[in-house]
Amino acid sequence: MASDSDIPPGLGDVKAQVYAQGGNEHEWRPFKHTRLYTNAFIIEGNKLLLGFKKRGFGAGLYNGFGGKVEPGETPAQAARRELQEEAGIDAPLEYAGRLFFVVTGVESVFDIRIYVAREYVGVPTESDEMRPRWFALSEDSLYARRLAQSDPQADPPIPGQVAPPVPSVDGDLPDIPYDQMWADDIYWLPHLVRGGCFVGRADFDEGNVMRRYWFGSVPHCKGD
Ligand SMILES: COc1nc(N)nc2c1ncn2[C@H]1C[C@H](O)[C@@H](COP(=O)(O)OP(=O)(O)OP(=O)(O)O)O1
Repeated sequence: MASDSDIPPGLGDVKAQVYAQGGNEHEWRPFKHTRLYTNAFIIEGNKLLLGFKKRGFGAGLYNGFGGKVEPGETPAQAARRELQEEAGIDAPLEYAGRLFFVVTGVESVFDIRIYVAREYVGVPTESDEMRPRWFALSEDSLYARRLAQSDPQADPPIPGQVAPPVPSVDGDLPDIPYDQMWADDIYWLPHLVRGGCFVGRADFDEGNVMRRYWFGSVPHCKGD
């Protein structure tokens, strides 16, 4: 278990086992304002649903579906609303983790609650913000082995193999497009797929460049 002093500022009072950390900055950046966000992922069998962001922050990247928690909402309510608005589906979302991002040029810090569901209702439908698309959840896809060959940092250790390996997927679905996703995603998405809970922080420069990062697994998923 990481000692309290190792947990990056912003993640609160959490007990976590660090499994990846690094970067070329040695201090965490100071921050003033935080803003609460959600991000939700749908897994169906050996497929993962992502959305291609068409506008706003993160445009041009694939991500889960989510956005700001509005006044009067709990994060869980916001996550379901955003999933409806952005992908046209409803799902029994379960809390999976918390991520904290300080990004150069963005005044508020992203304090993001991550959710996952393994079933859903409706038909994933393009919205003005997101274009849904299914990706393969094979072992190679999940751990981006091909990407890792050119980027050693891209294949981080994943804590305790909490589930059997993900079997190969049939069909022609593309691999998870880590090269078109936020740079932090490869550090926690495999953990989410395997049913683990996690916390993490990354300090970014503009252009999707992580300058310092820390990710840890937590034994129990606690969120609302
Ligand atoms: C910087 O690293 C990030 N990594 C990942 N994986 N996800 C991130 C990162 N920074 C932000 N996000 C997520 C958090 C949210 O789910 C979205 C951004 O939400 P958005 O700005 O689109 O919020 P909305 O309320 O939908 O925005 P509108 O006001 O445009 O409707 O990205």
